[in-house]
Amino acid sequence: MISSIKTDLVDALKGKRVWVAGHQGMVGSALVRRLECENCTILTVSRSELDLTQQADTKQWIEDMRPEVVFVAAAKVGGIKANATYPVDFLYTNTMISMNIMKAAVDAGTQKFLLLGSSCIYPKLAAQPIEENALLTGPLEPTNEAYALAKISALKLAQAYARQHGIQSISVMPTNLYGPNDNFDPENSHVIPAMLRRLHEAKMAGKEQVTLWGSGRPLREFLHVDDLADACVFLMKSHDHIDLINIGSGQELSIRDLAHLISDVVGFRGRILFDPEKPDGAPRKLLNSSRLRELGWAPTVSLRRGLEDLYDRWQRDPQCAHETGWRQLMI
Ligand SMILES: NC(=O)C1=CN([C@@H]2O[C@H](COP(=O)(O)OP(=O)(O)OC[C@H]3O[C@@H](n4cnc5c(N)ncnc54)[C@H](OP(=O)(O)O)[C@@H]3O)[C@@H](O)[C@H]2O)C=CC1
Ligand SMILES: C[C@H]1O[C@H](OP(=O)(O)OP(=O)(O)OC[C@H]2O[C@@H](n3cnc4c(=O)[nH]c(N)nc43)[C@H](O)[C@@H]2O)[C@@H](O)[C@@H](O)C1=O
Repeated sequence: MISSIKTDLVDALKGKRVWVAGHQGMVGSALVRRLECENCTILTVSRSELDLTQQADTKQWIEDMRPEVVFVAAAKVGGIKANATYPVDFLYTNTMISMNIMKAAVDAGTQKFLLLGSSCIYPKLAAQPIEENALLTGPLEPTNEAYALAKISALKLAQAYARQHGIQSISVMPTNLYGPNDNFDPENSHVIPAMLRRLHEAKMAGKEQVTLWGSGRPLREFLHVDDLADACVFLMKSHDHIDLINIGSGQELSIRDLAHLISDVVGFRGRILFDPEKPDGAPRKLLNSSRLRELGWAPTVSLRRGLEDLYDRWQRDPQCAHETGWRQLMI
């Protein structure tokens, strides 16, 4: 069931203590940048200070800080290979983080949540473009089943809290994201930072060809993380509760076409080959974002401009990639 309640609040964030969990990540840092334009107090804590898989520590920190609004952007995240290689981490860590945060925050009096889901919660062969009501209508994509199950559990817990205790939450399902603070690890990242890195390194080394993963045929939709953050704040300010809502750009292209676009942005002039032994993942993941459009929000960053900006930032400041965990600097 999909339900939403439009709020008559003038500004759901105004004057509030707002915690962005995962503020050093790509999405969390974009949320902080966007929330700095709002009249609210932003609370943050890094993973080195608080491991959110630890229930007692999480409960204590939340009791001390008393956030009124929580954006849950902390998670174990990675691309197709990381998801397939570390299913325990993706299922266990992500389940613990979202369960610990929601339970402790509700107990401490938090009034409202925004949960970050993902388009991978939908069935592998969902009808395209994927509507919100495709949830749990078919088998998941095997490479990210563990991650998807953790995300589905979190959004179901949010729905349960709404039903049983009247707690407000908004569960957003973004399409594939990219932007500042992305993960540029060559093996564990998503396709955009991985390709930017591979094609840049090939250009610098004067290589004549580069081999990328899979068949090149899968179709993907991409959204800049600043657009995502803006959509999250828009929804938070305009609605009390939304069970599930897609956030996409409508900008879809094949992985092969993405490779050529990134090649052009980077200035790599050699040949692009694909290795079909590597997994393709879902054949197509285009979200139907008409609910969000009807509410009055639309993205502003074109894929080409977003890629040029990311490549430019990365060359000027390699710190725009995380240094922690499995992230590594490119240069
Ligand atoms: N990236 C994408 O394409 C998409 C992302 N999403 C969702 O958006 C959310 C954020 O993703 P994204 O910003 O890309 O991911 P990142 O990996 O960039 O950020 C995740 C953040 O969570 C923190 N974190 C991880 N584990 C813990 C822990 N045990 N305790 C405390 N903090 C922890 C990380 O800390 P540290 O900085 O120390 O590593 C990091 O700051 C996720 O829920 C993801 O599923 C949804 C769709 C697409
Ligand atoms: C956001 C989303 O992200 C993941 O799903 P995915 O969309 O399959 O993500 P991906 O970005 O890793 O790959 C997209 C496509 O690109 C191809 N590809 C080519 N060359 C490289 C390459 O060098 N690296 C990567 N990672 N992919 C490559 C790759 O073979 C695939 O066909 C899930 O983790 C899921 O959990 C999730 O939430």
